[in-house]
Amino acid sequence: MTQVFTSQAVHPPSSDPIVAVRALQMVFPHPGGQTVALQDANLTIGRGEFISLIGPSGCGKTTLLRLLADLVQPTAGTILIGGQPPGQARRERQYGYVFQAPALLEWRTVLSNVLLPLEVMNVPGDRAARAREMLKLVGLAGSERRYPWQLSGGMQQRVSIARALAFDPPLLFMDEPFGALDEITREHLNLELLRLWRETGKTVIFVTHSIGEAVFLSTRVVVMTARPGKIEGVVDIDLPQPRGDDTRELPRFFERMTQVRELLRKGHA
Ligand SMILES: Nc1ncnc2c1ncn2[C@@H]1O[C@H](COP(=O)(O)OP(=O)(O)OP(=O)(O)O)[C@@H](O)[C@H]1O
Repeated sequence: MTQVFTSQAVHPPSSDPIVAVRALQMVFPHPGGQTVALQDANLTIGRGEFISLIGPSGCGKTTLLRLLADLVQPTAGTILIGGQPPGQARRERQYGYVFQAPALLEWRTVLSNVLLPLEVMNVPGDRAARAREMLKLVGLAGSERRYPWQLSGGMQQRVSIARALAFDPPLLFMDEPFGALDEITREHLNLELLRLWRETGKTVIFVTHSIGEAVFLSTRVVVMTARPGKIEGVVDIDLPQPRGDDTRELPRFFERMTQVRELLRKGHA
């Protein structure tokens, strides 16, 4: 049996959490045994937070997001999203999900990719206006009639963010959305994401392998480790808002990076 993720309590940041995870466990059976991908996970996230999950490959970051999003069912424990079970939250479109790869439909224009979830759910009202608004929010006004193959990787990921925001959900799950991009594009999109977060007041749960990205973006960084897996610790990122290019020059930025790095190393020891 492989034990991949075990977590300890993450202290509640507010009395009105948007995400509450209690004693969560996820066991995947496989021929000849089972993988405990998540064990006794406890996590409370307040409205408007920006939380990064960071940790080595296989420590259960994606599994945790997928559980929150009702894409898989836990073997034990409870999850509440805005006080409701994940299935109900999904039906009420309480969250959007941005995957590692943009997964856009090549034969549909940018606008009609963003429109797709609204069409599928037969959302009433001016769907095209809504989709255009989301494209504007991600800085893609003017690209509505282009096709995904005409866009850079960063632009494609912006489209998938606009698509995830189509229902205007209060919560956004992002699984390493900028992992495949070059450093400069990633830094630019980090700034854009922070602007979007400030303007919309959404709660973001963001998976990354980059310590710098996690510290730059987050209000708190949850450090996860494997073998045996657990939440090694949570680092409060008390850097001033709004953050910008200057943030990366602050001594406190390096201090928080060191804290996260030390927790990651501790988990590897
Ligand atoms: N559907 C599944 N069936 C069986 N095992 C799974 C399944 N999904 C995940 N696992 C296992 O659970 C563990 C955690 O996987 P997960 O993808 O959540 O890790 P991760 O931290 O997101 O990794 P990475 O950083 O590489 O994306 C791994 O050992 C993986 O093999």
